[in-house]
Amino acid sequence: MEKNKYGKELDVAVKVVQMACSLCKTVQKGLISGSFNQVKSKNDDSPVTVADWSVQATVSWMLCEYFGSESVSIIAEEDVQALSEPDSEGLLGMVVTTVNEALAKAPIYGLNGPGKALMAPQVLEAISRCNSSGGPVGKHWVLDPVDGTLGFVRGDQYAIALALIDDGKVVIGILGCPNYPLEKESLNYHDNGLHKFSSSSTSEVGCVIYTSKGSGEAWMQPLIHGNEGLQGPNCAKLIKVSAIDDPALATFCESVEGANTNHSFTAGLANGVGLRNKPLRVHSMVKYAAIARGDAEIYMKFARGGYKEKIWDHAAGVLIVQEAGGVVTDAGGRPLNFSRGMYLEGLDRGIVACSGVKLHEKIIGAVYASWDSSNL
Ligand SMILES: Nc1ncnc2c1ncn2[C@@H]1O[C@H](COP(=O)(O)OS(=O)(=O)O)[C@@H](OP(=O)(O)O)[C@H]1O
Ligand SMILES: [Mg+2]
Repeated sequence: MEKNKYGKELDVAVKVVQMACSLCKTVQKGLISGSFNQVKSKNDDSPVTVADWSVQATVSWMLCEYFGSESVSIIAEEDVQALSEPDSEGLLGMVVTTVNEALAKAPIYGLNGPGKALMAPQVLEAISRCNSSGGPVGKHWVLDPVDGTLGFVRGDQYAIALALIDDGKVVIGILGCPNYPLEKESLNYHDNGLHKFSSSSTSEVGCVIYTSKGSGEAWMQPLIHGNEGLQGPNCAKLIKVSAIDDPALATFCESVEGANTNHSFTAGLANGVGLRNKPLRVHSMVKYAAIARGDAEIYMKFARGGYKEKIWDHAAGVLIVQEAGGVVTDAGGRPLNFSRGMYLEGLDRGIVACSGVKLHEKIIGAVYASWDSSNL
């Protein structure tokens, strides 16, 4: 693939995700201190916050600005339903303020913001235009404005995930991980016995990880603070998957919540292939980032009964792991299909991402050996 085919898209998208990370850090701080206390529940009872809508509006506005509102197609997680309810005026006001504060900082990131502040109808329009249904033809942006919202409201790990699909293939992937420590040493064991990222770490936190298809490279950029731009310590570093291929030395990651993946099934698989380390339970697509960066070797997700995985929960992370040298398939060993709309249609049982072929083959083999007795 031509190396710079998506160069402009990648350049703009990385900067937009940097902006979104800064926005989320501000909102998360406010949530924890109590000044941003509005968390809503969606129909499926999952939480949604000022940050989810604000990131979606900001990214949507920027992509339209740079790639033309007529032609940009965006598939994203949030809609404006809860935000448009009669008792949501205060919430909408917070979203409008948050979006305008973020857009006003665009020049820090080398981007052009709007000439004047957006009004509520423009913000609602920016959010609701992300309702593309995607598909096998043309370019579609895929956005999860705050992936791992539960982690976000807990002051823990979350991610901003943006990908570009072109004719059904993911061609660029960006993961903003505002709370992910830059140094691996910041991984440690918490009191509950699970292998988890330390939130009390003194190491610098926050990065944006990105790649483009066929480059064979994935990059990690620290978050941009203030006016320092991307000079000096903010230069991006190449990242690579772990070289460990011995299951006895490998670590696997999975969802924190047992409602999102079957912990007892993955524990059985882990035992079956000879994994000895405790699982690294982390909210959000930071799990893909952990594999791409070599902090863990295996990520497994086996959703319960009939749940259909959404493309925005995987697109960016899958490409980043692949370009960093890893392997990602469904549990039948087949590639994930991002060309069939908002769902990963045809997904066989679950998702398995590994740092290398050897571990991947072992996990897929273990799935075949134990599936029939799993009740999944
Ligand atoms: N029932 C069910 N089964 C499987 N997956 C589900 C389910 N419900 C939700 N989701 C999706 O899972 C996303 C969160 O996954 P995580 O791995 O981050 O979960 S966890 O917070 O660590 O438990 C989460 O993403 P966000 O909504 O962006 O947080 C959902 O898209
Ligand atoms: Mg998500």
